[in-house]
Amino acid sequence: MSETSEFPIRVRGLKNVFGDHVVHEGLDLEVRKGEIIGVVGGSGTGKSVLMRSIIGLQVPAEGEIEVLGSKITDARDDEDIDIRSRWGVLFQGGALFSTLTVAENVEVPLREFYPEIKDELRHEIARYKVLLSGLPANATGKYPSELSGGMKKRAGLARALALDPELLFLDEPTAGLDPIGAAAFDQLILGLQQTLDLTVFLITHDLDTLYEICDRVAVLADRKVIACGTIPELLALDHPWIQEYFNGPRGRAAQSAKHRNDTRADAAGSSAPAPLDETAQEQQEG
Ligand SMILES: Nc1ncnc2c1ncn2[C@@H]1O[C@H](COP(=O)(O)OP(=O)(O)OP(=O)(O)O)[C@@H](O)[C@H]1O
Repeated sequence: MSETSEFPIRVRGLKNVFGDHVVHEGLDLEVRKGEIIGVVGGSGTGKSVLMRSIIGLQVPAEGEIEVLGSKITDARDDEDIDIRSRWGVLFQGGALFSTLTVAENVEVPLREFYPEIKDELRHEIARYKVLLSGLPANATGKYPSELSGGMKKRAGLARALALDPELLFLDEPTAGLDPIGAAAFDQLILGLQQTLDLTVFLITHDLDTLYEICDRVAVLADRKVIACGTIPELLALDHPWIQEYFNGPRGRAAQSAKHRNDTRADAAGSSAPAPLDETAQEQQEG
């Protein structure tokens, strides 16, 4: 199998079926190295099923999926394990283990993939990932029930980053966050993507996220990716769903907000938001 440096994710001719419900048919997608690709589409168009197929949790009826040069669709067990350690996933809602602290949650993949790591080092790595995700140090010992929604997302992100992944999969990361918390989370993802040189596959309904941090957007409709490009490229297309999505009232508001932010950032000489202290973070991410 070829090591695909330019396209770490390649999907060709994907078909997914549940009973007589065909979710995907003839779906193709190529994700470029180092990009943040937003994946959008109406509810039930199969965004999560696509993500699950790419990470090997959903066996497709037809098609070929290549991730980091390995065919997920026929990976051997040993190869599968190697590949799984090269990506991190933030599922909808964070999917944290409720009986484990934040640090223990982050340690789960470390224990699974690197059982030989000594306890002290594992604790240190977990602590570093928690801080990297913008949580205060004292969050390490907290249980998920003690965290706000935004903090849970950050804890889930810390776990997704535990193994220093090359690919990061995010399923609706800003869903349920207030606009300020969502904007802070967008900037966190953008900062991490740039610092850690990540390729990010990001499912979202959040138009602000698309405008603020996505390099390209893939649109799912009619069981496949009907278009993939920058937002200006998509806006030039005549498809009714794309036009309504990006040119509807919410799409126009997000476009104006992006324009305002860019203008402000130009004036201030930087687009980086000020770091939040813990109290502000809890208040903002409620
Ligand atoms: N395990 C499953 N068994 C049966 N049907 C499923 C299963 N998983 C997903 N589906 C169906 O596949 C379709 C696509 O689901 P998916 O969750 O990928 O949609 P989505 O685009 O992510 O939606 P949303 O934006 O609402 O999260 C839906 O009709 C869903 O009911």
